[in-house]
Amino acid sequence: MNKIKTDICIIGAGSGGLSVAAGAAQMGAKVVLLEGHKMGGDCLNYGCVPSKALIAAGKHAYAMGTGAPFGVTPADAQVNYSAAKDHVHSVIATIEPHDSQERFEGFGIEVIREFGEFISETEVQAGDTIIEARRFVIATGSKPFVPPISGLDQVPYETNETIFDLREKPDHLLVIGGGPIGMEMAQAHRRLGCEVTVIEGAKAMGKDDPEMAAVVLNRLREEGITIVEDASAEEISGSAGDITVKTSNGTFKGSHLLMAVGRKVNIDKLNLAAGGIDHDRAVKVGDDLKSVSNRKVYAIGDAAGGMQFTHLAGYHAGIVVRSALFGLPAKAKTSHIPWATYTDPELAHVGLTEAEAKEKFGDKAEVFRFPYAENDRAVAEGKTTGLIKVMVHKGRPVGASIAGAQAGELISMWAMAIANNQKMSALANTVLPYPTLAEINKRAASAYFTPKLFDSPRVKQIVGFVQKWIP
Ligand SMILES: Cc1cc2nc3c(=O)[nH]c(=O)nc-3n(C[C@H](O)[C@H](O)[C@H](O)COP(=O)(O)OP(=O)(O)OC[C@H]3O[C@@H](n4cnc5c(N)ncnc54)[C@H](O)[C@@H]3O)c2cc1C
Ligand SMILES: NC(=O)c1ccc[n+]([C@@H]2O[C@H](COP(=O)([O-])OP(=O)(O)OC[C@H]3O[C@@H](n4cnc5c(N)ncnc54)[C@H](O)[C@@H]3O)[C@@H](O)[C@H]2O)c1
Repeated sequence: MNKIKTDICIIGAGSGGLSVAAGAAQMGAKVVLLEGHKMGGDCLNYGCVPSKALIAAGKHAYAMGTGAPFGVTPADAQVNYSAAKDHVHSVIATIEPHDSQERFEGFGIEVIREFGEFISETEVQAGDTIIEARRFVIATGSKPFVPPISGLDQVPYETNETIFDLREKPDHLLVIGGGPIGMEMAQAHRRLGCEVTVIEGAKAMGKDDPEMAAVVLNRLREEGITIVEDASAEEISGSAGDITVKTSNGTFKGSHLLMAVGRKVNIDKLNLAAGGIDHDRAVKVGDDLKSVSNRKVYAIGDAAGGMQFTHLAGYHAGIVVRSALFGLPAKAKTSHIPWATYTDPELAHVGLTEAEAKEKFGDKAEVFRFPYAENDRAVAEGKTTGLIKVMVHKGRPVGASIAGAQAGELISMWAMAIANNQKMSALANTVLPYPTLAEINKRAASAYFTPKLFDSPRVKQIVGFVQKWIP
C-alpha cells in the first residue's frame, strides 16, 4: 500500500473537482485528485457538452425546413442520426484536452485514476494508495436516478449516460420526465426526425415560472412533440423497438425510451460513515460547504445536494479555494445563480421568480415585462416569440426570467446586476448597441422608470416650472 500526505485531496475530476484542483495547485497547495471514471465528469462526457452539441445538430435540421418567411425554399433535412452523434463525439474530443489527466499533472497535481473511499476521518483509499489530507473535497457529482417502476428492469432504456452513444435513430422516442434533460433531448430528437412523446408526472419544466415555461412548451408542441402532463409512469413493458408505458393519464407506445426523471448523488462508493460524514441524499453541508459533522471535508457541486449546474460547481470551487487555502470565511449563496434550459426558445432565470418575489415582498414587489415582439432585432430575425419579466424591490432587481431566443446569453446582465446588488438605474443607464436582442433587458429596465417619469404630476410640474425660466 502506498501512502501520500497532501494538503488537499479532491474526490472526483468533474466540473467542480477540476476547478478546485487547478486553482489550489496553481496557488501552491499540494493536491491529489482522484477520478474513478472519465476525466471531465458528467458535463463533458454525458451532460452539458454532448447535449448542446446534439441540440446544435437539431437546429441545423430545423433551419432547413423553416426558411419560407425569409424567401428561402424549405427543404426536408436528410438527417444521418449516426453522423449527428459523430458531431457530438467530435465536440467532446475537442474539449477533452482541457480536462485531461496530462493537463492537470502539468499543474503539479497527482492524479490517481481510482474511486476513492474514506477509511477514517483524515484518510481516503484509492486503489492501493492511502491519501492522508488536511482537507478533502467531495466532488463526486450525480448519476441518473432510475425509479423502481414496474417492468423497467425488463426493457431496454437509455439515460444521459447512454443516449449520446445510441447510433440507430429512434422512430419514436418516449421520454419519461419533463425537466431540462427531458425537454432538451425531446426537441433535439424531434428536429432530427424522430416522433417524440414526453411523459411527465407533474408539470413539464415544473421548476420554472409557469408563464415562461408555457412559451417554450407551446413551441415544442407546435413542432410536433406530444407532451403529456400529470402522467406518472407506472408500468413499462415491451422489448427493443416496441415499448409501452402505462401512466396515470393514458398509455403510450414508442420504439425507444429515455429515462430523465432526476438525479442520484454519487455517495454510495465513498463510505461516508468511515469519514464521520453525515448525509441524506447528498452530503450534509453548511453555507460554508463544509460537512456538518467533519469540518475537514467539503462537498461541492451536485454532491452538495442543491442546484445542479456546472457553473454552480465552479462557483463552489472558488469558495473552497478561498476557505481551504487562505482560511477566509466564505459562504455559498444561491440568490444570484442563474440557469438556462437550451430548448428553442431558451428559458433562463436568475433570482426570485414572480411568485417568490410576491411571497417575500408582498405589494412592494414590482414586476415589469417586455415582449420580444417589440424588439427590432427579434422582428428582423423572425424570433418574436417570448418575453422578459423582471422582479424589482426598492429600485433593485431581485429576479429576472427570460423565455425567448438567446435567453441564456441575455440573462447575464441580470445575473451581474443581482450578484452586485445594482440598482435598476445601472441597467437603464447602460447604452447597448442597436439592434440587439439585449435591448430587451434595457427596455425592461426602462419600463420600471417610465411611469415614474412620464406619469408623474410632480415631474410635469418641475418641467413646466423650468421651461418658464430658462431662456
Ligand atoms: C444531460 C445533462 C445536461 C446538462 N446540461 C447542463 C447545462 O447545459 N448547463 C449546466 O450548467 N449544467 C448542466 N448539467 C448539469 C451538470 O452536468 C452538473 O451539474 C455538473 O457536471 C456537476 O459537476 P460536479 O463536479 O458536481 O460533478 P461531475 O462533473 O459529474 O463530476 C463528478 C466526477 O466524480 C467522479 N466520481 C464519482 N465518485 C467518485 C469516487 N468515489 N472517487 C473518485 N471519483 C468519483 C465521477 O466519475 C465524475 O467524473 C447537465 C447534466 C446532464 C445530465
Ligand atoms: N440546461 C441545463 O442547465 C441543464 C440541462 C439538463 C440537466 N440539467 C441539470 O440536471 C438536473 C436533472 O435534470 P432532469 O431533467 O433529469 O431532472 P428534473 O428533476 O429537473 O426533472 C425530472 C422530471 O421527471 C418527472 N418525473 C419523476 N418521476 C416520474 C415518473 N415516474 N413519471 C413521469 N415523470 C416523472 C418529475 O416530475 C420532473 O419534472 C436538473 O435539475 C439540472 O440541474 C441542467
